[in-house]
Amino acid sequence: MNYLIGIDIGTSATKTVLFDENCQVIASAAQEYDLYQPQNGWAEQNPADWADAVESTIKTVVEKAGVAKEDIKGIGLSGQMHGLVMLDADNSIIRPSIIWCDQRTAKECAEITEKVGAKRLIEITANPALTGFTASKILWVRNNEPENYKKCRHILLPKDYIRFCMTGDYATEVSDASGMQLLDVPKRNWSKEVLEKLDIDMALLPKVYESPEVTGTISEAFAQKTGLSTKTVVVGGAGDNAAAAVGTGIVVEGKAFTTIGTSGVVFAHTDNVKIDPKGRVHTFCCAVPGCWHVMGVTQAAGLSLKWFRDTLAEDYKQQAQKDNIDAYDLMNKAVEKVPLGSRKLLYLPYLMGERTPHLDPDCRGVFFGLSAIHTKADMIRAVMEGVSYSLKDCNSILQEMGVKVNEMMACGGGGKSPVWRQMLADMYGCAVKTIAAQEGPALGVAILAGVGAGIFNSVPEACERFIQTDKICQTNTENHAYYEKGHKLYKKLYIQLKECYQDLTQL
Ligand SMILES: Nc1ncnc2c1ncn2[C@@H]1O[C@H](COP(=O)(O)OP(=O)(O)O)[C@@H](O)[C@H]1O
Ligand SMILES: O=C(CO)[C@@H](O)[C@H](O)COP(=O)(O)O
Repeated sequence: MNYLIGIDIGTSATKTVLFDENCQVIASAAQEYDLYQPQNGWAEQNPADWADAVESTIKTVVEKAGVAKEDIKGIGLSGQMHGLVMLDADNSIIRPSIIWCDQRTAKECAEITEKVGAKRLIEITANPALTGFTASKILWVRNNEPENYKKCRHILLPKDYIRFCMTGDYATEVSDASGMQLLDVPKRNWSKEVLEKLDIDMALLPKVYESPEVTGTISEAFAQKTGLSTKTVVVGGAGDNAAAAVGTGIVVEGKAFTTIGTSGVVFAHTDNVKIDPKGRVHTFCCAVPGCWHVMGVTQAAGLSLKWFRDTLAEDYKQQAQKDNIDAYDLMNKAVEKVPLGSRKLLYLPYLMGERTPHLDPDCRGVFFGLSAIHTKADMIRAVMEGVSYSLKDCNSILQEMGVKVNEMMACGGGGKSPVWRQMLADMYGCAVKTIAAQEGPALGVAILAGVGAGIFNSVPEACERFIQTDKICQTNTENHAYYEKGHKLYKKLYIQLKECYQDLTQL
């Protein structure tokens, strides 16, 4: 039997899964790490924490599975997108990674737009300049930490730094590279024009592959540390959303998914490059060679619930520990008892600014309508509803762009919650399904590894064979009508507060 490993370097944790050649889970392991917020709106992680988590979870799955290392034919890497990892001439990490949800680079976005030109930037990179993307983070380091920029010899994305640790290769692939804002997204290669206009040396960047292509093999040193074989190939892999698309079978037009991870994403596959002229959703290359996708992003989706759990729901955490269950499951149970609309309490999930639809690094979270009758359970439901309204914003833009969505899947940590999935089905006005396999991005990149290792013929063919629909939430029409009204008020709140957010930044 052949085996494959999928690794997902998420924002909350690294999840490593060993599959057999029928995509059945043989062993899995996860390791969490911290997110640092040195200032309001900043977000950083330590690449050494990712490397440590990857090393120890690989060791665990290889030991647990007890399979011969030579039978592990391929490894796929998936990870949080956009994070900036800078290495010096000795391949040492220069500074902590500035990650996807960091909002410090508004000035650098203006600089990019001015230097490349707004129209040209969208023509080449398929997106307007955004604080989340890597290019503005590179410029921020150059503008604010010139001594660090001077030392930099290699620029890598989070999962590609891990690839370097595993194989010694400097490589990336088209789906993740799309989120750097340095790639010619229609042509699927680095843009000489953008790099020259921004004065970034192309030699700093890794080689670009398609997602299922082999980029290298496991190094002797990494094999020694983990119990892997030096014959095991590592494929390009994908950014976490493109990887989740493969893992949920979203590899043909008409299919879409909503993921509730730390961020929230509504993602639809497209056979051609489709761009929102207002730049509210991202257009990136996808993991299927020759195809693209569009996706709207809610910055603080699962992050909102995690923030609430860690900051305001210590009692839930303690009770869960006592009952030996997950605190999120306890929160889900409490939410099921709260009526629709959280007893007239609304939550705006802008804890880390917002991308879709506002593209606003200054906005922040709000509870609106708070009254003395409200309980903690009401607030938790409001958080889930607020995140879902934001995902509805993302979905509405895809509809507005004429992107076909005949089937909607749910995945990510929040996708495990039946009450949250029902909320999405009620808000979207369409059925929301889950996939029998829960491994999302890890399964997606294991499939890519299977294609690279020659075990599967193509990504769509493997998805057709292995991805099966599981549970379905149908829309409740009464609930849909209520949420349509709620969504109008939700949207109005941002418009009313827009100026106040700027005042808050200035304060
Ligand atoms: N059982 C659950 N019910 C609701 N939400 C959950 C549950 N489990 C996890 N979550 C949410 O999912 C988030 C983590 O999702 P995950 O996909 O693992 O994130 P990431 O890939 O960003 O590390 C948590 O922050 C939490 O908000
Ligand atoms: O910035 C984006 C997509 O553009 C995020 O989706 C990151 O890729 C982080 O993902 P999670 O940790 O939430 O999975």
